[in-house]
Amino acid sequence: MAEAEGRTAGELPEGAVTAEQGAIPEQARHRWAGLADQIREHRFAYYVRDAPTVSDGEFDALMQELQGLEEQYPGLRTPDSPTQQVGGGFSTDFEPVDHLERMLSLDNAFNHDELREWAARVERDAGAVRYLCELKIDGLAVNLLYEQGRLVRGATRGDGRTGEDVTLNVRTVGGIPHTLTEVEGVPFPQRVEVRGEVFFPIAAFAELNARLVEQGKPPFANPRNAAAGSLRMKDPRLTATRPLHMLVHGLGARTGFDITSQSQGYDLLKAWGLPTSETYRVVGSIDEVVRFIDHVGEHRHDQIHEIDGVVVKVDDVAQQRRLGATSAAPRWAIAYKYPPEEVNTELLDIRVNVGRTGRVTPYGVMQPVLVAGSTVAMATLHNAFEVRRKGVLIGDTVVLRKAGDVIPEIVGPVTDARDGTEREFEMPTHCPECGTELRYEKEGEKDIRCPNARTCPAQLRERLFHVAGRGAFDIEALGWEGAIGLLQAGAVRDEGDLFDLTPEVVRTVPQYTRKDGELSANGTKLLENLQKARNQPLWRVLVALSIRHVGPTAARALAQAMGSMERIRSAPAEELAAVDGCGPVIAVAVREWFEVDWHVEVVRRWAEAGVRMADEVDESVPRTLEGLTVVVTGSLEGFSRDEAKEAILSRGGKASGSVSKKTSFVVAGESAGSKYDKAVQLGVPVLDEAGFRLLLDEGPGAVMPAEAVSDEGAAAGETAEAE
Ligand SMILES: NC(=O)c1ccc[n+]([C@@H]2O[C@H](COP(=O)([O-])OP(=O)(O)OC[C@H]3O[C@@H](n4cnc5c(N)ncnc54)[C@H](O)[C@@H]3O)[C@@H](O)[C@H]2O)c1
Ligand SMILES: [Zn+2]
Repeated sequence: MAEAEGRTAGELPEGAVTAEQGAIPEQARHRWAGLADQIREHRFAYYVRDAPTVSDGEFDALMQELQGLEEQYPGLRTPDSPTQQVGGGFSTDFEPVDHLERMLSLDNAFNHDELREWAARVERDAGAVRYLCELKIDGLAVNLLYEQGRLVRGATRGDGRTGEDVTLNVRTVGGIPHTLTEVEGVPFPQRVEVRGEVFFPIAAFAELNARLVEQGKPPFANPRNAAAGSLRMKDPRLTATRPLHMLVHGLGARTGFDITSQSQGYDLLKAWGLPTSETYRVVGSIDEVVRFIDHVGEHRHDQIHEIDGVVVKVDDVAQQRRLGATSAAPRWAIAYKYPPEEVNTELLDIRVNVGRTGRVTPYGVMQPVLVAGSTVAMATLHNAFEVRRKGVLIGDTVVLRKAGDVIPEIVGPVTDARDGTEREFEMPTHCPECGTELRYEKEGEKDIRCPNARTCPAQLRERLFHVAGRGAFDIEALGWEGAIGLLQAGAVRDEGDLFDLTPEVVRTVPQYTRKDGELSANGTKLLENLQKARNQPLWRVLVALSIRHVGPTAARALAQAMGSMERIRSAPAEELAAVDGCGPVIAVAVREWFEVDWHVEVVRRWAEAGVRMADEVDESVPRTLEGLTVVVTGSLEGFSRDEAKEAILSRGGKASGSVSKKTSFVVAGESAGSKYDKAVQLGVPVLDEAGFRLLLDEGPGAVMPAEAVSDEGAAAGETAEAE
C-alpha cells in the first residue's frame, strides 16, 4: 500500500535518450509529439475543466498508440512523456498542496491475457501472492489527511505530487468523517493519508444535467465528470448541494501505526469510521481473479456508482514494497478495464417517428459508431421535453451510451465542441405523414400524438405490422415490406380488411407476386398464414387490436377471465378492473377503445371473416400448475420460449421472468445463467427439462418430496419462503 518510489522505466539517463535519437525516424518523432500534445490537451479538459471533448475510449487509444511508439523507440520515452506522468492538473481556483506520499495512477489491462501477463511478472518478482480484487469506481481520486484523528486537509490528485486543496469542499461530502472514531484494541493514527474516490450517484445524474441545462450551463458528459466538477467548485456551499459520496481504497503516508496487508488496512479504515466498500475479495490465484472480474462484469450496472473496471492489488504490504512502482503507477496493482460503453459521435439530425398509437417520438440520427459490440446510428429521444432537458442541438457532438443489451441513449452534448453551426430541434406541430395537427392526449402529458388514428399512413403501417407480429396473430409472411405493399396497392385500407384478402387481391401487390403476375411463394404463404391465424387464441386477437396498455400479459389475463370478445366488449369497467392482472388503467383503455366505431368495425369484420373470438376451454389440459410461479431459463430442447410459457399458462400457472423467493420452480435448460445461481441461492427448486414435463403433466407433487409441498396448493413458493 505504501506507494514506494521504485526505479522508473522512464528515468533514463539523459545521454541514453540522445544516443538513441538517431535511430528514431522523423515520422515517428513527429507522430509522438503530436500525440503527446493531444493527450496533454485532453488531460487538461478532463482533469481541470471537467469537460472532456473525446470519449475515454478515444483517449485510451491515443495513450496506447503513444505507449506502442515508445516501446518501439525507447528513446522517445522521456521523463516528461505523458506515459511517465500521473494525469492531472491544477485550476487556479485552488491552492496547490503537496501530498505527503505520492498519489499514483494505475496501469491498465484491457483483457485477460494482459492481466495474466501482469500476474506472471508479479509472481516472478514476489513469489506466491494473494490478490485483493475490488470495484474500480469511476469517480475522482481524493486524498484525505487526518492528524490526531481530525480531518485537516482534502486534496485532488493533481500531478500525483501536488494536488488542489479542496478541504472545504471535501468537508461537505456525505460519509466523510471530520473526526475518526477511536476503537478499543485498534491502533489510532497520529497522522494518516487516506485515498479514495469521490463519486456522483448514477441515479441523480440525469437530474443534475437537466438542472444545468435549464440554467443555461453546459451539462456533464458522465457521472465521473459530474463528481469532479461538483467537488471542484469555487464555492463549497455549491458543492454541499450536490449528492457526492466517497469510498476509500488506500492509505498513503502513516505515522503511529502500520499495516501488514491491504485488507487489514481496510478493516482499520472501517473501524475509524471511514466509508469502505463491502464488495472486495481476497483470493489466492489469478483464475479466481478472472472469475471475480467476469462476475462483476455481469453486474456492472447494479452499483449506485459507475464502475469502469476492477482493481487487482497484491494484498501483502511487504510484497507491495518489494514490487515498488514506476513513475506513474505501482507495480503491485493493475486496473482491469471493461469495454467502454460511451463514445462520442455527431448528431446529424433529429427526426420524428409516428408510432402505432400515434405517438410522435423524436429520435437522433447519428454518424454510425461502434459501441458495446454493435453499430448504433439512431437513438430515441422520447419526447420534446427530453430533447430540451438534455440540451442537445442538431449538429452537436454527443456522448452516446450503450450499456450491454440496453437500448442506446444520447447522454448529452459536448458543448466545448460546438462551432456555432448547431441548431435547435423544433418539434413539428403537424404529423409529418398525414399533416394532421398534433395534440396532447391529455392535459399535462408529455407525449404528443397524431389524432388521425384511422388513416394516418404511419399509424396504419405500424398497426398492420403489429397485427402480424409474433405476439399477436404471428403472420410470418407479413413483415414491414408486406405491410407497406398491401397499403400502397390499396389491397387493405386498414387492418379490418386483412382477413378478407383473396388470391386475386394479393396478386395486385408487387411484394407478393412474381414477374409473370402469379402469386410468389411469399404470397401463397401469406394466404396460408392468414388461414391459420383465424384459429389463434383470444388473447392474441386482443393484442392485435392495438388497445393501449394491452400487451400479451394483460391480454392473457382478460382472455382467461372473460373467455370471449363479446364479454370483454360488453363488460363494465369495474368488472374488467377486477380481473387479476388487469386493473383500472387497462379497464378504462379497453372501454374507451370499444367506444370508437371503426374499432368495433374491425372486430366485426374479423369475426365475419372467421377469426376466432372466444376461447374454448380445453378440458384435456389439466390445471396442474394452479397457483405456481415458474421461471424458465436457458434453452430447452422440446419447447421454444413461447411454447414453454404457453404450457405453463394453459395449466393455470404463472410464467415469470425473474427469480425471487416467491418463485415455485426454476426450469434450467442449456446454458442457464444467473437465474439458475439465484434459484440455488434462494433455495428455489430447480428442474431440468424432464422434471419440467413431469411438473406439467402431474403437478408439483410429482417433482417434490412429499413433505416439501404444503397442502395449500400454492405450495412450493411458500415453502421456499418459509425456509
Ligand atoms: N476523455 C478524456 O479526454 C480523458 C482524458 C484523461 C483521462 N481520461 C480517462 O481517465 C482514465 C485515466 O485516468 P487515471 O490516470 O486517473 O487512471 P485510472 O482512472 O484508470 O486509474 C487510477 C485511478 O483509479 C482510481 N480508483 C478507483 N477505484 C479504485 C480502487 N478500488 N482502488 C484503487 N484505485 C481506484 C484511483 O483514484 C486512481 O487514481 C482513463 O479511463 C481515461 O480514459 C479521459
Ligand atoms: Zn398522422
